[in-house]
Amino acid sequence: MSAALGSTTISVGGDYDVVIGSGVLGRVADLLGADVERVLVVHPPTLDALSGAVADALRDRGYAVHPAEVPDAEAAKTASVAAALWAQLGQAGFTRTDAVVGVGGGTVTDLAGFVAASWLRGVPVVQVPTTLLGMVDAAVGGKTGINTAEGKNLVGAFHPPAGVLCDVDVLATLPQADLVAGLAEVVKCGFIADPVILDLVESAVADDAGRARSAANPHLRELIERAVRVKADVVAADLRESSLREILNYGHTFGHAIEQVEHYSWRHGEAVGVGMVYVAELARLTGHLSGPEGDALVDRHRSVLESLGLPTTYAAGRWDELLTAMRRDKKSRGSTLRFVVLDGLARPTRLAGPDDALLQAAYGLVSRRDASGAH
Ligand SMILES: NC(=O)c1ccc[n+]([C@@H]2O[C@H](COP(=O)([O-])OP(=O)(O)OC[C@H]3O[C@@H](n4cnc5c(N)ncnc54)[C@H](O)[C@@H]3O)[C@@H](O)[C@H]2O)c1
Ligand SMILES: O=C(O)C(=O)C[C@@H](O)[C@H](O)[C@H](O)COP(=O)(O)O
Ligand SMILES: [Zn+2]
Repeated sequence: MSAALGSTTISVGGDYDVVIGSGVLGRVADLLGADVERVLVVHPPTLDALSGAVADALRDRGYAVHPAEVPDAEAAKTASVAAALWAQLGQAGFTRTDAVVGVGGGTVTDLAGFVAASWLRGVPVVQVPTTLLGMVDAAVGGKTGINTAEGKNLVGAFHPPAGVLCDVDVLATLPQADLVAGLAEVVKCGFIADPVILDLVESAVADDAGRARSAANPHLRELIERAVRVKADVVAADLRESSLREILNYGHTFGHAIEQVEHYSWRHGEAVGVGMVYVAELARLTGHLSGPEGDALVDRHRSVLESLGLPTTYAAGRWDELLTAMRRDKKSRGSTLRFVVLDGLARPTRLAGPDDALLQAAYGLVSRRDASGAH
């Protein structure tokens, strides 16, 4: 790791850098290779000004910029949107020495990364995440993808970016609910690997809960850097998720199922928050967490997430749909469901093939009786 001029650079296994700083947006061209001529700048309609600034910085350095507006949020992650971008790349004559830049939240960086992974079987992508979730998670690590009618992220590729540029100033305009959803993935890193993250979140909440849930959180920069370090260390060791990388999926088996059942009306981070409480309860039911310490750790899941305003319950009466969605989780092996659970704080392990009765009992412990999916 290195720090210069107010920015921090975290190397991902020596392969590429994640630059985190204030006022760094103009440095985007530094992350592109010298051979690049054309750049596709993928962005949602909500970020015209921001992506325009990125495009200007690229034009100033002599690149031919091709702006590509895509639908907002999860609607961007579809085969038809990817196909429209492939058409644009083909018509503009993009070669293997040209590049894609994703400017937006995790939905945009997942899409842009996937289009870069698949165009000519792989061209460089530079990610410019503009949400907290994008900075700490989606833009880092090379998991790219789109959804299909059958589920979340079912089509994709591992395609590490050439670089990631996180300008924390852009978080000032992010709606609070999206900032808080990003904090769910930060908290995830706290439970699986770096408990100092949990201490920092809890101390920010104790000082001023409203501020803790905003871009003015006094620990935000440190939280971003710590979460990026957790992710960078894991993906540097296991890019293709043969084993260790699965820990980054903590809370996602149940979380992705909620997203799908709710037709993506829930934010990803919100669903993952409930998913983490679900696996914490499942860990207790299966004896991975036990005794007063285990109880305290399960309680800490609820308390830290609720203190940020994140949901920790989900509607009752949806078990069959949730189970069908969970079976499509990428950690499944044949008909065996697999979960990341904790043996203790920052001690992740795997739980394979728990009894259906226990899976359903854990659902009972996170379900709300009013049966509405609203949160
Ligand atoms: N590839 C990975 O490793 C990985 C990791 C985590 C999540 N994800 C994926 O990321 C997606 C969620 O990402 P997200 O939470 O960033 O959601 P998102 O991309 O939908 O962005 C959330 C909202 O914020 C708006 N927005 C973005 N930046 C803004 C800014 N600076 N100011 C104002 N508004 C802004 C967007 O227009 C959007 O409406 C999910 O699809 C999830 O599956 C991928
Ligand atoms: O980087 C990873 O690996 C993760 O699992 C990070 C998750 O936060 C992220 O939501 C990821 O997109 C989930 O991947 P999937 O393989 O379950 O689709
Ligand atoms: Zn996630």
